[in-house]
Amino acid sequence: MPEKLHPKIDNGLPRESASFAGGTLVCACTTKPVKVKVKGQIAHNHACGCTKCWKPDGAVFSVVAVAGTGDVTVTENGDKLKVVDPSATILRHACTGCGVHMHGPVERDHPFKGLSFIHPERFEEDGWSPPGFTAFVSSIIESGVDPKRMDGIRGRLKSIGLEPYDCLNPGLMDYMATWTAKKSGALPA
Ligand SMILES: N[C@@H](CCC(=O)N[C@@H](CS)C(=O)NCC(=O)O)C(=O)O
Ligand SMILES: [Zn+2]
Ligand SMILES: [Zn+2]
Repeated sequence: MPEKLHPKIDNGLPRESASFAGGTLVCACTTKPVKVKVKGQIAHNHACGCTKCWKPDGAVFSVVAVAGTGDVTVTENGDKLKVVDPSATILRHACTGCGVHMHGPVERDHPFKGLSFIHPERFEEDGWSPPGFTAFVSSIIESGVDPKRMDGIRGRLKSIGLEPYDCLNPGLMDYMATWTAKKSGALPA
């Protein structure tokens, strides 16, 4: 039995549709669900093993992507949302009814400022860009995963095509370092 990691990656990755132009994220409440509209295709979709990102019941990883904060609008029952940790970089807005994180803008001076983190599995629509790598893999141990399972889990992620990294993937690490170098003056702005 391969390791079960997340319902959207265990049985093959979801398919991207060229016609996907955004959609509506819905929380798990059966009454008065929170709805969030996202305009356009999502970017940098990935699996994340950190303890802070929302995961569905039983999942080892979250699936999380970004959209421009300006393209993310709470349209229904936004009064149910509460920021999980106001001191975090990602201001994760969780539904107080069901716990699902509905959007997470970055507002402070940071390479990801202006982006909002969302969980595409909550889209009512199919066609969003599938996850392309796995971030913060070692962090799953912090949630109680037995370290002895790590070789199996990394192997399974590779076989699915979601290369495992213990921080972010090289593209995003370089992007953040470039931002920092331009800010310090080490590189021309
Ligand atoms: N080992 C830590 C890593 C947490 C972490 O750094 N998460 C990343 C990936 S989502 C991050 O960018 N966090 C920013 C934040 O939580 O605001 C944990 O699992 O809690
Ligand atoms: Zn809810
Ligand atoms: Zn995370």
